[in-house]
Amino acid sequence: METEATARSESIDILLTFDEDGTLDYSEANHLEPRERAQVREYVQNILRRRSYLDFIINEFSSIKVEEMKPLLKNILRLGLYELLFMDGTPDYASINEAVEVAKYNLGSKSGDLVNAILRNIQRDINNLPKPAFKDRTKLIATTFSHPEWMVKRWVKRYGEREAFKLMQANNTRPHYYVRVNNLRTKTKNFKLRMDKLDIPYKESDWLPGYFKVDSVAPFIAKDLLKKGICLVQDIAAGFAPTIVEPMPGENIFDICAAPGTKSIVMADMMDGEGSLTAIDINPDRLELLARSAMDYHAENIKIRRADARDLDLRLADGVLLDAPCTGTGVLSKRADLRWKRTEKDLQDCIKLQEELLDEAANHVKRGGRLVYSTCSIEPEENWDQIQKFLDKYDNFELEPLDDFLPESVLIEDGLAYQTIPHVHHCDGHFGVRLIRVK
Ligand SMILES: C[S@@+](CC[C@H](N)C(=O)[O-])C[C@H]1O[C@@H](n2cnc3c(N)ncnc32)[C@H](O)[C@@H]1O
Repeated sequence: METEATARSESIDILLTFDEDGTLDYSEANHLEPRERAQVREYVQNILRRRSYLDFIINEFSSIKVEEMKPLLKNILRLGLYELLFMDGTPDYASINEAVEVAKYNLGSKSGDLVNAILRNIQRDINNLPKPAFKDRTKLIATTFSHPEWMVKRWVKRYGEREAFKLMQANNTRPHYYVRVNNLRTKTKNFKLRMDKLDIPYKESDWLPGYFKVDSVAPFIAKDLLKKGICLVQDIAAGFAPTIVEPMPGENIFDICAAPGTKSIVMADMMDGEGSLTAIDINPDRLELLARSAMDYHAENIKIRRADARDLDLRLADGVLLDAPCTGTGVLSKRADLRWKRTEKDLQDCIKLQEELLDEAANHVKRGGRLVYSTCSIEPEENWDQIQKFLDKYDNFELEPLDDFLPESVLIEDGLAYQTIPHVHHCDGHFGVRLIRVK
């Protein structure tokens, strides 16, 4: 109970900061035990995955509208309600009492009484709760599935309602995780033995070598396997981009939007640590994470540079990876916060930035070399449309089929691109192409 109380109050603080300035900073919970930290992540991600629906229910039972509540009160109620509706194992009375105590302590007895009244009334009607019934269909779907209306509109138009519902359900479900072995530190055979010995269940992927689907990354953290550089956490679909860059030992490779660096590490591994891998990013904090990973993973051929990749002071490379900044609509189950942060204007800004980055990337590929463009978005304007614009401008690049590299089920456009969709492929949504500079 003590553990849950601490995790609850840290989660409320993190949600509060997110509401105030849009940052999701789990470091506030760093002082907690690993089990409590994991619980904080579960609370925060799950509440963000259900936020519109929780707010709808609170509004149905409260005389003060959620939009008019103090941010702290709002988040105390969201957490209490989330526990009532979705968490088995915690008795309802304990969830309500805890929420009331936190409200009383931080906001005074009147707020405590309000929280008590709202949550108790909801508990009383728990088997007969109202359903969103707005006339506006987009608002209804957005509230039911807790996504912003602009995403709902786009996806319903693109996929139809049934498919869009499945996509949003996948975004609201606990995601699958993959770890990839780091061959610079160990061998796949030994890594599997180590997981067996630690009683960690896994399923080896038949899509890419060295990737293992796992229930949770917690045991890898607890046993220091990430810190020791034995393996890294990377979604299987995030592994497609380094795969199609196909970096070889001794080559010169640029990773021009590289931080925090999981794809750089995989490429350094594919190069056997031989040759040169220049990892560039504009963000110094993220580059620091990359530098630490390069050390932990023994990726000694990575050279780190801070630069704006729209204007690079570099020569030509055998391969360039542009893992572009994007809306991240393919990773909303792992990053539930992104759906509330991203706007339609961000989509337009991303499209413009991606185009500028592609223009510069094209300048640094040697003849016969590869340019890989990838995103973790499912929006066509950031993906295939972006590549069509590029090909209209540059007649010295051609798309190369990907069937030698990747499973058929993830390929689109006659095998010239890959695109995963969370509810279809049961992994994150990623896109990518491999362009060859032909002249
Ligand atoms: C999708 S993330 C890269 C993830 C990374 N490839 C990995 O696998 O860990 C995009 C990155 O682009 C960087 N970025 C954004 N604008 C940039 C620019 N103009 N120049 C260089 N990097 C930029 C961001 O800081 C961010 O780290």
